[in-house]
Amino acid sequence: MALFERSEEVFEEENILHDDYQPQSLEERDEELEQYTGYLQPVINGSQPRNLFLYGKTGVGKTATTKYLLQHLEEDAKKYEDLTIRTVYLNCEDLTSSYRVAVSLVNQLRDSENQISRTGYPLNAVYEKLWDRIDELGGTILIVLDEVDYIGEDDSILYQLPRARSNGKIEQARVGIIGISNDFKFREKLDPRVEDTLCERELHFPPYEAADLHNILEKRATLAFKEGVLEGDVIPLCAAFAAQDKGSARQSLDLLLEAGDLARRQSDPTVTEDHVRDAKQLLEKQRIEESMKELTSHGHLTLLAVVASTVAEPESLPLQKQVLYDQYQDLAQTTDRDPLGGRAFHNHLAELSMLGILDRAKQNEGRSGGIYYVYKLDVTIDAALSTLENLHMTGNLDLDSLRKNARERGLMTIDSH
Ligand SMILES: Nc1ncnc2c1ncn2[C@@H]1O[C@H](COP(=O)(O)OP(=O)(O)OP(=O)(O)O)[C@@H](O)[C@H]1O
Repeated sequence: MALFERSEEVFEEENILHDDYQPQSLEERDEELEQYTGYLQPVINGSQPRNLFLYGKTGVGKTATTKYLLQHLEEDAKKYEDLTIRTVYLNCEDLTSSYRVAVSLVNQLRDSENQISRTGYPLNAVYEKLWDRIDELGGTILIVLDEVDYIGEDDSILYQLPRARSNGKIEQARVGIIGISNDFKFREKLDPRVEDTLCERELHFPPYEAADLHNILEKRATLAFKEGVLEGDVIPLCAAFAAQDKGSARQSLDLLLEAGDLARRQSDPTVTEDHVRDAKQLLEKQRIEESMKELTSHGHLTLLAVVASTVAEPESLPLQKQVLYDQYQDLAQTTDRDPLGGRAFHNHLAELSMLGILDRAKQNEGRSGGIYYVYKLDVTIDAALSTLENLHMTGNLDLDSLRKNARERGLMTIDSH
């Protein structure tokens, strides 16, 4: 018997839902497109490009909009004989120093048979090669530095590049930088001189609302799925879930893809609301598993303390630190571990909140004016428990009875908020 057989296909072209697919049109970004186009106008006029800085949370279309506009810019520039425009796109996620960015730029701008090695040169020598190549090419060169915050503190390239022409390093070419980041604090960390030049113009991309995501999904789904396989509530549900969370188009597309994939794996002829709900749980579980791998055993116990307290006292949500700490100390005892002190426990709560596993809110102490934090799960109890089980961190704890209690109280599949 064959190990692989062609499955019942709900997809027409699955790749269209993948993150690297570049859409032909951008929905719900008219204002940003108009402003962005205005900022790029000097390029078509043959003037010095402006340096731009784009910021906004993850999945809100910063990269897609940039690639879309630059493609059009290059295409439209062909009409003008006196213009040569080159665009270079670099994702800095793996380029955590100015040196690495500079080497990558040199190599992207050079022919494939003329590449330089990634190590072995002094930084200034790499900069010299970069200026030489930029001048050799001439014209206008737009350099996109996506996830620019990854460059870190060694960021001399962010100073050197935008000023290369005014500092006399290049004469024949005009260079414009487009920096993209979802780290809101990035700007504050920049040297004021770098901030001045790099962020000459800035553009904020806000999160999408459910109606925006609905449109984005509908356009993609028409191309990605066979006709009539999506039941009516699938797209609204994917849009609503993603809008409630972070307003990310990526998240909504991932959900739709996973729901389609579940339908395919189960050989179902249509994608239903249940597939979306299952897909949401599955993705959530994957996300927690990924972030949980980094935690220590006390981090896992801290999460378990939140789950156990939620099941024990669902009516007192959100929970105060002391309630959670008492629960944590009991759990530490059951698993033969020395409990951490209150301060260290607090740090674990803060870490889980940062990872998006807990939701932390500030509360005022009343007249005394003090501020304290309260916590609740930001993932389903089911997903948290399955993850803890899979990590084999729970030893002799009785997760089954915890699960049973949660189920009896109807808490299993709902977020506790
Ligand atoms: N307005 C839109 N219309 C159509 N598709 C969109 C739109 N906005 C985002 N997308 C799609 O959503 C996904 C994520 O978008 P994109 O990569 O541009 O986000 P981003 O803001 O750059 O996120 P990150 O900061 O994580 O890189 C991509 O598949 C993209 O094609």
